[in-house]
Amino acid sequence: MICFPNAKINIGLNVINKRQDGYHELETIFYPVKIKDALEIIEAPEMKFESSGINIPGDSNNNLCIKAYNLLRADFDLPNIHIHLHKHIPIGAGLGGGSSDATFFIKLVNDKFNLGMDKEVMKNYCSKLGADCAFFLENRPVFATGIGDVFDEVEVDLSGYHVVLVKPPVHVATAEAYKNVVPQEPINSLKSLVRLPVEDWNCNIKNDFEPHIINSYPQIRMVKANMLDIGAVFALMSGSGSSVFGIFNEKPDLSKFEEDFDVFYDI
Ligand SMILES: C[C@](O)(CO)[C@H](O)COP(=O)(O)OP(=O)(O)OC[C@H]1O[C@@H](n2ccc(N)nc2=O)[C@H](O)[C@@H]1O
Ligand SMILES: Nc1ncnc2c1ncn2[C@@H]1O[C@H](COP(=O)(O)OP(=O)(O)OP(=O)(O)O)[C@@H](O)[C@H]1O
Repeated sequence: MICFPNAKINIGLNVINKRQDGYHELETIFYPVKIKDALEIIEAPEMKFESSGINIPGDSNNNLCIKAYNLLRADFDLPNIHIHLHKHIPIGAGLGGGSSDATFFIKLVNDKFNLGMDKEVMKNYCSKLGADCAFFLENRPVFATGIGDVFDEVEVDLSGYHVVLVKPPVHVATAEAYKNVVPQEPINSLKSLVRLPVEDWNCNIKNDFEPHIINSYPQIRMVKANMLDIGAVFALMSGSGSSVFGIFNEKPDLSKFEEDFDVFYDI
């Protein structure tokens, strides 16, 4: 059985405060995009995990798919499986790729082995794997609060625009991004700001990680400046970086971006 975990972008991100357990409360709009991995599981005599596509740094035993499998196996009678992950979503990019793989893995195992888990039960497993994971259960635009795991309906539709994403060859670790942010209560909630016309977002919608991350990584600053130069009505770093998305009225000329930058049209 196969599935195609997709990425997300964050349309704005306010880091509000730091909890006692070290996690941060935030508000953000999660918006699903079409950049996808491929994830397949097959029943097999022995456990095996393999990946292709983009190299995933670190020990494969720490892959979120394996972690999800181990969590489920503690509670359900699961057979051995072969897991194949074809990685296409850039890593260390603020696109939630690993979180999406984990959540899609849980949904896939639930379907393949008829585990009968409902969304609430799956959400409980998601919360053990990463703050971003629960979003991918419903996978539709939401206003998120808490640590990124409490959701409210929001009306955002970018289907009439060209949305472009560029990732410079820079890997930003999420924990590092949180360590250097100064939490603050926003003057206006993103939930109301996102109702403004997209043309007004540049002056109003921000990402609290962006100032310190673009100071540390000039290539990210350059990507954002180039997006605005070539006509983006709005451009912002996604999540903890390093990718930047731009929203355009017309299909832009992206030849400005260097060859070793990942460029995705109409995400
Ligand atoms: C930056 C975002 O992508 C925005 O959507 C997310 O908040 C990150 O979510 P994630 O990658 O699922 O994060 P996790 O894997 O749970 O946590 C990685 C590390 O980020 C920090 N972290 C994460 C989420 C959060 N709300 N507060 C935090 O402080 C913690 O130091 C944690 O050890
Ligand atoms: N299935 C997976 N896909 C990608 N990375 C994974 C996966 N499983 C575990 N990882 C580990 O997670 C790290 C990347 O996570 P990190 O949080 O830095 O960035 P991200 O995936 O771009 O997401 P985000 O910043 O939006 O949470 C990788 O370096 C890798 O070691």
